[in-house]
Amino acid sequence: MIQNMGDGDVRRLIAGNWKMNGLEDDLAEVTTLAQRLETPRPDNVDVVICPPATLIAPMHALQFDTIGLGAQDCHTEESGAYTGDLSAAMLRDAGACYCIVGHSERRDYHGETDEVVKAKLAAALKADLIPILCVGENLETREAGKAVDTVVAQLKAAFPGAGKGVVVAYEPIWAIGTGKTAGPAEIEEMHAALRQATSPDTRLLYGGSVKPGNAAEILAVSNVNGALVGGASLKADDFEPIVRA
Ligand SMILES: O=C(CO)COP(=O)(O)O
Repeated sequence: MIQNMGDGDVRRLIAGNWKMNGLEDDLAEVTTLAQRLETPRPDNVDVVICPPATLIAPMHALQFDTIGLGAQDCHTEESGAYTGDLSAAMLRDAGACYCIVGHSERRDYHGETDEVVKAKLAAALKADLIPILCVGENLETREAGKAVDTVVAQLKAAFPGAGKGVVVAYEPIWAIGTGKTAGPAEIEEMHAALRQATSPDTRLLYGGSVKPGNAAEILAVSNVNGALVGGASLKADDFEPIVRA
């Protein structure tokens, strides 16, 4: 086993990324989750839901004690002529405390470069949002044996330095929504490299097909301080056991 560097000191975080899923009816799902997390209340883990932006304010209005809110993206600028976009300050205003930046779906479908991701991360910090910086390699890069170098380079291109409260999520692109996960040894190797490139108190999450059945094994890997969960965060029946794992 690679030496565990500081896992014990880092508060865990389980974040759900709803992506483009969720209508007002789905507030019932998150209410069920909040109620279930009340008893017994997991006190060593932060639970965050990142719903579509339209649901941040309605969820905030429900005033859950057990669930924090995050946005899935923000603009680099504070305001201006950017039709359809939302600034970090607006998301904060709506009730978000966290903001995902650099998700591979944004990098792929919206052409976000490392530079854009870096600017979004800075915008999130400026608005007092905790950024969740996503990094991850595609299958070709993994098969070429370049996963660690590629992901660490991605991280370094956007990470503003230790002590800024940034969360980092390692999400291998080939594991997202595919039912495949990286194996414990692959996750351990990557997270050891990310730990080296960040700091002992940076929260390092794993994401990519995390489910109730594999969460405990993944969360037991050295330097894994939590998970970023897509599909399995949409239902309280799936998300609750992941939080409790
Ligand atoms: O992209 C993800 C979370 O941001 C992972 O999604 P899945 O858990 O659906 O694979």
